[in-house]
Amino acid sequence: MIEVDNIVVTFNAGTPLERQALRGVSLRLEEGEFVSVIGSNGAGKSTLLGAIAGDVLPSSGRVLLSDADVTRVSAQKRARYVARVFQDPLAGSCGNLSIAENLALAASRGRGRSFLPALRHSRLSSIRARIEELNLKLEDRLDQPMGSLSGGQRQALSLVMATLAPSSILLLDEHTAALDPRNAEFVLDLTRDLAARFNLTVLMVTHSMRHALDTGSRTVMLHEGRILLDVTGEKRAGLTIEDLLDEFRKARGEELAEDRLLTA
Ligand SMILES: Nc1ncnc2c1ncn2[C@@H]1O[C@H](COP(=O)(O)OP(=O)(O)OP(=O)(O)O)[C@@H](O)[C@H]1O
Repeated sequence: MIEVDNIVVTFNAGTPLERQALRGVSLRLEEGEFVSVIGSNGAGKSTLLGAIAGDVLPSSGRVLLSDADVTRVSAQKRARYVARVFQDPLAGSCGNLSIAENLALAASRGRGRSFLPALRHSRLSSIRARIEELNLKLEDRLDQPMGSLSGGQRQALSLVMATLAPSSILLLDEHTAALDPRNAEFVLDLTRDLAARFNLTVLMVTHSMRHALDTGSRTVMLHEGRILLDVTGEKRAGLTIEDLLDEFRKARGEELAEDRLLTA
């Protein structure tokens, strides 16, 4: 479960560069809920994920994970409960280490242990089994360097790595945006599969309006640090990409031709 309660995030407070990235955002995700977040450039999407992960400290408001107030808990401590995957396929893993070493490190995330014990045979077998089960076709390449994989394979493994530790919260920051359409669909299918298998609570930021409407069970739209739209159920099922664009046009009072949001 994730709850952000009226959080305000201000960068460079008190300077000419002051910027209020979140202006009182409240959002609650129940355990196992999968929510897609869409919003124009600079809307505050990454800041919201950062506030949940503990990278960004809100100037007011609270962040709760599994009903515990973690507002002042460090990102390192929250890593036990929160996994993240970023846009850059290179961001979540180490190219010089083998695939197995990366996976073992991920499995011990948030426990503050050395990865060497994590490479025990039993742990490796369970990791291999997970890779096989997900049909990633990488189980015979576990000794190869992570850097030898394609961007799509590496992002698929980043996602698997995010689900190896016993965390139940997954934060996805445009994790398919840097992939070609075929790999993006593959990674998105894997995301749905892993979320369902492990009953993960997922907050997925995307610039694709289609993904925002057809992934997960709820769509939240952020605009200039505020939630503009929060839809689920029949209301969401009836929404089209054009409806989403209309909402943005109403909010911005202009066309969105130049915005990356226009990704179909
Ligand atoms: N570390 C920072 N220091 C100063 N300003 C920041 C910082 N991080 C974000 N901002 C500003 O806060 C606002 C929200 O940024 P954020 O990255 O959360 O938006 P976003 O919705 O993720 O945008 P995009 O889709 O372009 O990635 C922007 O105006 C951004 O410039």
